[in-house]
Amino acid sequence: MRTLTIEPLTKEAFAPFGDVIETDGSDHFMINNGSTMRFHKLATVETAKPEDNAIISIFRADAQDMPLTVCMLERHPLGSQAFIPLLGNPFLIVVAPVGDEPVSGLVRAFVTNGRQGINYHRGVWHHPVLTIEKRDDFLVVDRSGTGNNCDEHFFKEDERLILAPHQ
Ligand SMILES: NC(=O)N[C@@H](O)C(=O)O
Ligand code: NI
Repeated sequence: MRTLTIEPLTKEAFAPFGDVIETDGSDHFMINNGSTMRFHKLATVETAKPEDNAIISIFRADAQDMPLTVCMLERHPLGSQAFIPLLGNPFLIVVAPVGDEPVSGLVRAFVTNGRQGINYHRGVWHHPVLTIEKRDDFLVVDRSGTGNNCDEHFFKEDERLILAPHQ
């Protein structure tokens, strides 16, 4: 099984999978009479159907045992999904490009710097949220509506991957 190289998250590296929501390196303009910097439209919320809603939730996630064997990835075919850390902790991301199924050889892993959120574009394969802290809180912005919006793909045994952040 391939051990994933964990890359530092950057806008450029993550571009095939979605957006990085951060102030570092992002443009802004002044609002509120010059008292506030607006880092405008860092990402957009994708929803597939006119009657869909973009919703805001909080995920309180517990850490997975590490090293983790990555057995599956999921995707949301009807909308995007954003995770913004509420406590300023780094977290892990495992993704694969859009396609009928995730390709094991194209799976990539990233680690955030604690000041970054991400927005998975519609259909991007990803692992369910992966904390580094024992427990962590995320603001999540994603799509609510009718129809199935979560496909899961389970890798064959020889396609599984290892995520080992503490080694
Ligand atoms: N299922 C759910 O709402 N969470 C996942 O989509 C995830 O990416 O964590
Ligand atoms: Ni998801």
